[in-house]
Amino acid sequence: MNIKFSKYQGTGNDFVLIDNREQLISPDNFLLFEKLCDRRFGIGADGLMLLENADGFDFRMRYYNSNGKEGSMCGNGGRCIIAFAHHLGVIADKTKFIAVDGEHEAEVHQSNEDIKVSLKMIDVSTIEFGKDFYFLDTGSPHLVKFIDQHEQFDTFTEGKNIRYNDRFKEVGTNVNFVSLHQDHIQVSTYERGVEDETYSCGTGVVASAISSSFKTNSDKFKIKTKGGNLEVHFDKINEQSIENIWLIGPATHVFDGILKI
Ligand SMILES: N[C@H](CCC[C@H](N)C(=O)O)C(=O)O
Repeated sequence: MNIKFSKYQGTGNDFVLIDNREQLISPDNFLLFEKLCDRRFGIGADGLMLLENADGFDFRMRYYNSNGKEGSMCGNGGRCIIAFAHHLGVIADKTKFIAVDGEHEAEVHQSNEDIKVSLKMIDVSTIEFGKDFYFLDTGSPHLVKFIDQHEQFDTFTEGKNIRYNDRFKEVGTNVNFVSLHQDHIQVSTYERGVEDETYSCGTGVVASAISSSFKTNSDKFKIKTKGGNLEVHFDKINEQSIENIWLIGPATHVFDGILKI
């Protein structure tokens, strides 16, 4: 069977996208997803998404980490699947879709070939204020730690130590390191399911912006990641309740190909 796929990236977080509206691929084909994400034996990606039909919504987003297993919400992936749905003609400039963490709305802003997507994330209702970290769920679980500067900071080793500590080793967590700067914050992320540092993580950047708001009192952030720039804004209702959270940034089509399976 020949199946078309597309490769997208959002600030360097890269994904394989497959239009599965005709259900040609089983959503449980985890071995195939792992193989396709492999950077030596497959296409190579941090994750894979299936775009499927869903009653009452424009589409369903199914997200898998590069280990082939279904992951929790992916913010950069969310922006990429919206650009993909836009290219396929499944959506126009505004959309409502369903993902593993619930309903999302989004808007596509297109100028020439560049696509920028504003994606509304789920509300955040529980934030753990640890001794030297924050822990919150922005669709995916994220631990956030502040560091003085990123230069020579080893995100992979430090992130992996936390992800595999006694508390997290079983279910895992994503781990973000944030440094505060005059007009932006810088974020680096170790991602569970990829088990590596990625160039950017959308839900991680949202968790980092919310955590930074407890230090700076702002509700609007410019964020630098290894793979590019993002913006986040939200309404802080109180210390445990953040609503109207938007993640804004590019979603770029890289290439198309044919899978022979
Ligand atoms: N890269 C994603 C996060 C994927 C979450 C995944 N690593 C998990 O914990 O299942 C993002 O842009 O938000």
